Amino acid sequence: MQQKVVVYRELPDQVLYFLKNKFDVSYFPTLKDENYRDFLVELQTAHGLLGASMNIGQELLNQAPNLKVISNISVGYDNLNIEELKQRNIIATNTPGVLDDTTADTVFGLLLATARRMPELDHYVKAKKWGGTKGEDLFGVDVHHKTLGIIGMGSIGRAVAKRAHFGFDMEILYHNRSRNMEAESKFDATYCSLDELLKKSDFVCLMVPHTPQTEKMIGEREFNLMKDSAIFINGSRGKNVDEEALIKALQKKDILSAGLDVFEIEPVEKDNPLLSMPHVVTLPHIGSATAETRAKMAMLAAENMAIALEGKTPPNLIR
Ligand SMILES: NC(=O)C1=CN([C@@H]2O[C@H](COP(=O)(O)OP(=O)(O)OC[C@H]3O[C@@H](n4cnc5c(N)ncnc54)[C@H](OP(=O)(O)O)[C@@H]3O)[C@@H](O)[C@H]2O)C=CC1
Ligand SMILES: O=CC(=O)O
Repeated sequence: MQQKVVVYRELPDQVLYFLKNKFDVSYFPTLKDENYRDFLVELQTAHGLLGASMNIGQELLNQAPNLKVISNISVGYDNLNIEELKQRNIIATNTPGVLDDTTADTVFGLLLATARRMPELDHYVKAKKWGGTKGEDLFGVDVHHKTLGIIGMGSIGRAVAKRAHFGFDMEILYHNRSRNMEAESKFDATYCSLDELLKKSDFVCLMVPHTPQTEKMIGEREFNLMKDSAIFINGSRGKNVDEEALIKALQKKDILSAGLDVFEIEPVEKDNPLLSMPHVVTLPHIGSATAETRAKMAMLAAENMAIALEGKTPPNLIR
């Protein structure tokens, strides 16, 4: 009997074709209130579940008694309750590596856009306010030759460091739990404590996974340690930051501004004060979202699923 895979994300045609060649596929390109019951019915007989960012814990797993593999189309896997999966002998996979450059492009773009106030200035021009001389009120701050502090010098952190070092002559500081020799030798990055990084950096870029240890790791104390002129960039997860403390730090001008791809609650709530701060640049958690990279991620997720359901160890097993 063919094994069954439930897909809850829109997939490129070739990826769907690949899966349909091997499995009985139940396809939910979007999940809404109207089709959620159908999804749960399909889950009852599913061996594999493939998609991105759905919170998967006890409640959902109780609806999936035959499930053997969960394949995430993302590198982050904070949507999965790994302990619960282990207890049920369900394995999980993610899609590291293929999105590093694309996500780093987004993060660096966010950094540039925030420093040079691009969205604000775009609105200024389109609102037909561009008259005579451009005064200091429109000036941004330089990125080149400044100090960039990267918290989380992993695959994406290093891709950000590469851009900063080779493209912008930036000095790079970083903080991890352990040293990263590749970043030190290739990008001249200097390892330092979190506090030292926060005190010395002109730009602070957060690129750690969301774990119990990183939850709200940047809060009031950390914003107070940053320079008043610092720009904070979060390309990781919103929950790694105490968002209330970020809002206060911006309001009190403890830091200059922020560029955010991620928020504590997503989609971001409509009354979030960050949305009414013109100097804060916001994106809708879109770091890896180019057509090319999303296709690569989806194919990698499908391959992980296929290998795992064959009973072999998939390349991107989450341990
Ligand atoms: N905005 C977006 O669209 C995207 C966001 N992401 C997010 O980015 C995260 C990072 O991805 P990626 O670079 O591939 O992951 P990696 O695992 O390659 O890198 C994570 C880095 O974080 C460090 N780290 C982990 N825990 C801590 C800690 N407690 N304190 C300090 N440093 C820590 C690790 O070093 P060490 O182990 O030595 O501490 C490592 O260098 C993902 O988990 C995801 O949440 C990813 C893709 C797209
Ligand atoms: O947020 C995206 C991811 O891949 O993780």
